[in-house]
Amino acid sequence: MSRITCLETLDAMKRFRDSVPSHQKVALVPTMGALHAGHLALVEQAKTLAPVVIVSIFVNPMQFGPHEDFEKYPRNLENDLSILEPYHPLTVFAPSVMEMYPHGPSRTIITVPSMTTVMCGLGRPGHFDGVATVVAKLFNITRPHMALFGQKDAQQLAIIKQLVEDLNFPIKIIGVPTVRETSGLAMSSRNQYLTPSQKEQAAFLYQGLYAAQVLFENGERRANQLIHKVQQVLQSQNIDPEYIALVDQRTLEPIEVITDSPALIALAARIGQARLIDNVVLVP
Ligand SMILES: Nc1ncnc2c1ncn2[C@@H]1O[C@H](COP(=O)(O)OP(=O)(O)OP(=O)(O)O)[C@@H](O)[C@H]1O
Ligand SMILES: CC(C)(CO)[C@@H](O)C(=O)[O-]
Ligand code: BAL
Repeated sequence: MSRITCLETLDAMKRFRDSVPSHQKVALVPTMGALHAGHLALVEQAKTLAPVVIVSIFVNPMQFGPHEDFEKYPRNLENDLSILEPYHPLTVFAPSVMEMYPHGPSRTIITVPSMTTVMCGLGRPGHFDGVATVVAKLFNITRPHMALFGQKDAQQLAIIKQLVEDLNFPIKIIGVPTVRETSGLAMSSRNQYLTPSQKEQAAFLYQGLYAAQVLFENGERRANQLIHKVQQVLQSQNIDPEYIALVDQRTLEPIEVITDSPALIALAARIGQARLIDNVVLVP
């Protein structure tokens, strides 16, 4: 039996949130569950920043395309609560789809044009509108002072920072570095879809990005050369990426030559049943 409080309704969350004294900071960690060490890094950081930490667990149907893995996405709330047990006191918000979308998919959609239609937005049309919309709902429902997101989902992080700035949410967005397996593979709930040999192959996604990072650290600033380095490593493993992009970390605009602002080299690739993403930040 977990000591973690798990709230499943908007009413229960409202009562909880109203009970938090106004001088206490509240941190939100939005997740889709199937928790792993990457999520726990977010929770750990949240615990150092705020006395009240809310972890939301909600597999959001609005961010899945019609042929994507919404149905088979791993769900195990009991296991997630036991993984969170060492972080007590902590509040989990795990609403049902009916609770979040009682009238069907939200009729109001939040979109961040230009940032939502590039990179992963090309292969997953509508995905980031679903993310932005549910994150805005979660912000209004939980009223946090800060929210933590993983750098692994770099495009999502950039979009949410933009959303918060543009819509004046009084919430500080904190990015947390990517947690990796010893092989370099970024931890991800979808790694559960991989066989052991596919997991070994997937580790080359990071090997490719790392090779580009080394090239960058040795002075290379041209996007085509940096992208080519990643391509070479992926080709050596017969990985055909959906995209490899070099973009400005904040605006996600493509960069030809890195000059003075941080860039992201990011990719997506399908390995077996899993569509995986990864990136590294290149700071000039
Ligand atoms: N390896 C990781 N390191 C740091 N943060 C992570 C990592 N994996 C996920 N996160 C962050 O955890 C939050 C919740 O992500 P989510 O529940 O979708 O997990 P996920 O492992 O990214 O799942 P998926 O396989 O669906 O991509 C997001 O902010 C995400 O960026
Ligand atoms: C931010 C998020 C919880 C919104 O559903 C999801 O996209 C995720 O887990 O990264
Ligand atoms: N972490 C991203 C959530 C998704 O792929 O739907």
